[in-house]
Amino acid sequence: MNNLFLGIDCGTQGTKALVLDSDTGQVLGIGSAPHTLTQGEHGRREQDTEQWLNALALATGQALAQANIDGQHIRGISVSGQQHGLVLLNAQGQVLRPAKLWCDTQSTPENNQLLDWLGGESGCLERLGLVIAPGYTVSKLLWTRDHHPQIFAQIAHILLPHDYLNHWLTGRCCSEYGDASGTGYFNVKTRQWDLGILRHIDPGGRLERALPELIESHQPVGTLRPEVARLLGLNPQAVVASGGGDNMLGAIGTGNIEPGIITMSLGSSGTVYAFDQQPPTHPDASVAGFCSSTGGWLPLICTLNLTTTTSAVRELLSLSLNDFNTLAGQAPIGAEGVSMLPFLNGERVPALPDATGSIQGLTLTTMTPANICRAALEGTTYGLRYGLDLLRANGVQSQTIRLVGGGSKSPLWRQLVADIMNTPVICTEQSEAAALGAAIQAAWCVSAGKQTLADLCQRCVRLDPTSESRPIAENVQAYEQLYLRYRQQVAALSE
Ligand SMILES: Nc1ncnc2c1ncn2[C@@H]1O[C@H](COP(=O)(O)OP(=O)(O)O)[C@@H](O)[C@H]1O
Ligand SMILES: O=C(CO)[C@@H](O)[C@H](O)COP(=O)(O)O
Repeated sequence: MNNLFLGIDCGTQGTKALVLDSDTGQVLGIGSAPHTLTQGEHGRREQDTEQWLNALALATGQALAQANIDGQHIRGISVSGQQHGLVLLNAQGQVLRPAKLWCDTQSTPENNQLLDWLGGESGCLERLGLVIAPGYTVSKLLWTRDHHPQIFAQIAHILLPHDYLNHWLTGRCCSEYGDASGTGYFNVKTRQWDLGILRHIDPGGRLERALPELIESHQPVGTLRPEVARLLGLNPQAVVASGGGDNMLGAIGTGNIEPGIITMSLGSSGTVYAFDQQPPTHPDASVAGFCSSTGGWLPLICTLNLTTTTSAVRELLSLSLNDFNTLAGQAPIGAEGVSMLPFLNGERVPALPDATGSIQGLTLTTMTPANICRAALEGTTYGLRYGLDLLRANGVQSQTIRLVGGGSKSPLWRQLVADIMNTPVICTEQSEAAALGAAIQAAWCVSAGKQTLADLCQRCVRLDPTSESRPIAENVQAYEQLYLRYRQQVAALSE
């Protein structure tokens, strides 16, 4: 029997699981199960953690069935998770409230308070190596203290989404450097928790005591709890690797473990990132200098409005995914003057946490579903161009973009990205890059130094030449003008 590994990605819209044969590099089976999102006033975006467990079990069962593999043969498991979410446990290990997610902007005022205390953007950058943004975990802790003091008083463990799933799998609380980078109480330069910030929020020391132990990406968390192994039909001896943030494991799943490669993810969030051997030295405040899960750094920009926005438009117009893509493809570039600022969720990059979305340029003849669908695709993609410009201004270079995430399955969107970024785009064979990265990490962990990550990536990450999209000169020119207008609109919102 070959070496088989299970990679799991707990994303915003669903959990994905895949079975990887690390000897051949082949993905043998995949599964997925959806999540629901609780959306409320003032930017509240939360998820019930119970559904993550159910979705993990469902997706795992599907992946094993598709691979036609007995779960007893799985040697290792690794979990990737949406970053920044806050899961609070009491001393009995029970979840105290729904998880506040990466896209929750309800604690923006608390983020501003903490940023002031840290000495503004420059003080924060100096201290932590990055600038905390709305959505990062730290402001959620201050928000919990001030809005739910009774819950705050019971906190015994502070976990990120993937840490929580690891705890459920193994019974152990720990965290890995890459995902820890997005908490806002972690120093990305020294790779240590910043206890002073937690003491500022809670001088009594409860938060400090609730911190998980830090481990490295190649280290194991443990083995499966017997009851979880039985539930999932897996071998209780299977090793659970550290797992990590979805972007860090997406980097592994796209082979982005050395300088010169850019990964762009069209998931619920839009992200663009590139590996670096050094932490960014003078980054723009919007560039997050997270640690990678491969011993380096992963300067990253993240937009809060990507497929969440296109899905919202689809639902508004009662369109299937296929119909949405077909209609968007029928509209011309620039959607006959209809444009969308997609900030339904506020926005992180550009930094407009309080912004709202809007559609401009509608007339009796241009207000068509096709133009509105196209404007949603274009508007969300301009946000990624804005982010890519920031990364490039910080020295990131690449000739090609590796495109992943749900939206990368659309040929129309791939061409749009190539034209708007004026850069060739190629997909990896496996669009679930974070789940693949997780499975590769599990193989790396179990091999205990016998296999290098580079060798594993070489064997398991495959580019799909049929997906390649090259920029088309006249489209690039048209989009430059349209993007300029987007920047002017964003500048007006920032005033
Ligand atoms: N063929 C497609 N064309 C356009 N969008 C797609 C396509 N397939 C999936 N998507 C979008 O991708 C989203 C899911 O992306 P995914 O990367 O799985 O998100 P997450 O990891 O945040 O849960 C879906 O909600 C859908 O909007
Ligand atoms: O907040 C960030 C990155 O900083 C997001 O990228 C989250 O990690 C959510 O990921 P997806 O659900 O879009 O995969």
